[in-house]
Order: sequence, then structure tokens, then C-alpha cells
Amino acid sequence: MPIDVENVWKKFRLRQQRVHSISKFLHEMLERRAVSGPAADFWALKDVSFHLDAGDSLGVIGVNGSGKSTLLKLLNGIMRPTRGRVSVRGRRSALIELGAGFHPDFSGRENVYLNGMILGLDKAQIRRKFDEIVSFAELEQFIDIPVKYYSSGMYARLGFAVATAVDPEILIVDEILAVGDLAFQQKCMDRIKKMQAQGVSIVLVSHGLNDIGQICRQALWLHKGAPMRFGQTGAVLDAYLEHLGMPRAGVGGGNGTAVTG
Ligand SMILES: Nc1ncnc2c1ncn2[C@@H]1O[C@H](COP(=O)(O)OP(=O)(O)OP(=O)(O)O)[C@@H](O)[C@H]1O
Repeated sequence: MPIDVENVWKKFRLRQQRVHSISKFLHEMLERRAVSGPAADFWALKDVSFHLDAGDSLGVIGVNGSGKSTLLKLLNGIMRPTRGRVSVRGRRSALIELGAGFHPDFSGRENVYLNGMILGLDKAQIRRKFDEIVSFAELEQFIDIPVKYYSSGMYARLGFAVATAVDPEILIVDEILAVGDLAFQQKCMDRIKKMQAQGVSIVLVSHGLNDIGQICRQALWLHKGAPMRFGQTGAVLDAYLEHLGMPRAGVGGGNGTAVTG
């Protein structure tokens, strides 16, 4: 199994702000007084378990704040579970937070090298892939300006182009593709399908249930951090849509109508 998630719990500590105006906040800061109250425990994931075989694909769905991104961060290894076990075997590449791994003052070109190296390529390998990355991202005109001047869509284009160029065995992609325009989203979906056909395991978070239906054989529905349902995508999407009070959309067989959730 390349991905094994066993009874995973993730806790965050939330500090309650006690001050209610900016001037009071600044005053408290200047006086070096504590500006936050006692910490409260918040469970973002509650006893989540699933297995994913090599080459299989998982869609993670759920309303805002249900724990989807937190789960992806655990799978990518940038966070550790509070309880339970996460095991991911294989070279992974992830696009979770927009601009993560990018240095704002570096140009697009420099960031391609920086990111490529973070993802495990050496300089010569990146040089060989460079033109293809820039051409996929359609950023030829902007590749030598600092990425702090990029739009969020441009960030997502470059991030996706690099993340998918490094020949991963597991590709983890969060909702951030949604900031790209429709043509680019379609291009990304086509590339994900191509990688999938080559045996790459895919984990995808999306509110675009058609995308999940088209790409993912399995789905996990999270609600307030708890796993509501895991299994074959069509059945999980139906249960989720029913919970939302929306009509079943016939997604899951690649023939869905446009729905988001
Ligand atoms: N670093 C953190 N510190 C404290 N709370 C956090 C942290 N990261 C996430 N949370 C909380 O955990 C919960 C789940 O967040 P998460 O980003 O995983 O949700 P999500 O399902 O991806 O939501 P969305 O659909 O809005 O992207 C939220 O209530 C969020 O406020």
C-alpha cells in the first residue's frame, strides 16, 4: 500500500483573542502584555483511517473547514498527526498551499530551480525540464520577473507545472487549482489523467465534484474532521450531495453535470 492512514487525529491549539479593537491591540503589544487568552484544543481530524493502493486515486470532499487540507498536509509530511499513523511510500509531489516553496523576491526562473531541488531534482535535470515547465505554465513572458508580482493564477500555474514535472509516484493536489482560469484547469485535469494512466497515485481535494468524479476511483467525505464515508466515488458523492440537500448529479462515472459542493 503506498498510502496507509490509521486512526489519525490532529489537534490544533486555538488562542482566543481577548482584545476587540486595533488600537487596544497595539497598545497591549506596546505594553508587551499578553494579547491572547487561554488556548483551547481543536480537533481538525478525528479518527480518520483509509488505505490507497499504488496507482489508485482518492478524492477528498467536504464543506469548508472539514479537515481536507489538514489531511493533505499530513500525507505530504509537512504536519504530523497528534495520534495515529500516516505512512506514504513513494516519491510524492504536492501542491497544497499557493506559493509554498516559492521565494517572493526570486524570479519565476529561480523559483523553478528552487522548487525542483526541493522536490528532489538536480540542476541538470531541472535544466532539461525547464522549457517544458515554462511552456506548460504559459509564463514565458513573465519568467524573469519576481514572483511577488504574479497573480494567484500565475502562482498556481507555475506550482502545478513544477510539481507535475518531477515524475512523482504520488501526486497530492489541493483546491488551489481553482484559482486558475477554466482553460488552465482543464489542462491540469488532462495532465492529472495522463499521469494517472501512467500509474501515478493521485490524491485530490476539490469542491468541483465533477473533477473528483472524473479522476478519482475512491472518495473520502470529511465533516468537522470526522470521516463520514469512504469508498467508491459515486456512492460517496451521492451521500454527500444528499447531506447537502442537493440532487444526485450522476457524477462518478465521468458523465456528471456541473455541480460544486
Ligand atoms: N495551523 C492551524 N492552526 C489552528 N487551526 C487550524 C490550522 N490549520 C487548520 N486549522 C483549522 O482546522 C480546520 C480544518 O481546516 P482545513 O484547512 O483542513 O479545512 P478544509 O476542509 O481544507 O477547508 P476549505 O474547504 O475551506 O479549504 C479549520 O477549522 C481550521 O480553522
